[in-house]
Amino acid sequence: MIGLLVAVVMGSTSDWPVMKLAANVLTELDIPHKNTVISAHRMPDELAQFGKTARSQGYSVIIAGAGGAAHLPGMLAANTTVPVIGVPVKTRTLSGIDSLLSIVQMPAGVPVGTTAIGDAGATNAALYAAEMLAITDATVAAKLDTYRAAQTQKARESGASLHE
Ligand SMILES: Nc1c(C(=O)O)ncn1[C@@H]1O[C@H](COP(=O)(O)O)[C@@H](O)[C@H]1O
Repeated sequence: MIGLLVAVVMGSTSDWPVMKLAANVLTELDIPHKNTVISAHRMPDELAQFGKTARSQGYSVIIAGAGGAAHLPGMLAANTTVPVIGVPVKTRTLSGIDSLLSIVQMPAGVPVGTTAIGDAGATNAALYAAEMLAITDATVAAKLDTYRAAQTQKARESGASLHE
């Protein structure tokens, strides 16, 4: 699986409780990934450098999570054509609506695929990244099938427990 690397980027370590859910799914699927803090606002030079070198560093997909004025995913996308999946992190003040609106409404020409707010978004970002990789990697496709089957089994069992 050489060359299939996912970047999990976040604006702050305070996003880690959410973004680690993405990292955990990637680990479960055996997908190599690297977790990094880069802030468009606080580290603009590093952000541009990361974006511009993302493809040559071997990244196939970037998952970028941020909260509030969440410009990180969009600014990464501005600096690379590696696909960027944006995760709106939930905020205390505006419940993540601020993050969502900051990420979702990109101008035509610079795409960011935006997930739901928070935990489900981070989980789905990793699964969506895996689905992209699975287009050309049968091993990842098989792992996704196993993941889905386990999820279905768990849902069936939880439903059955109501009848006990
Ligand atoms: N939205 C951004 C960006 C950015 O978009 O560049 N950099 C940090 N942040 C966000 O600020 C929030 C508070 O960060 P701190 O907890 O470090 O103060 C985090 O959710 C982070 O993603």
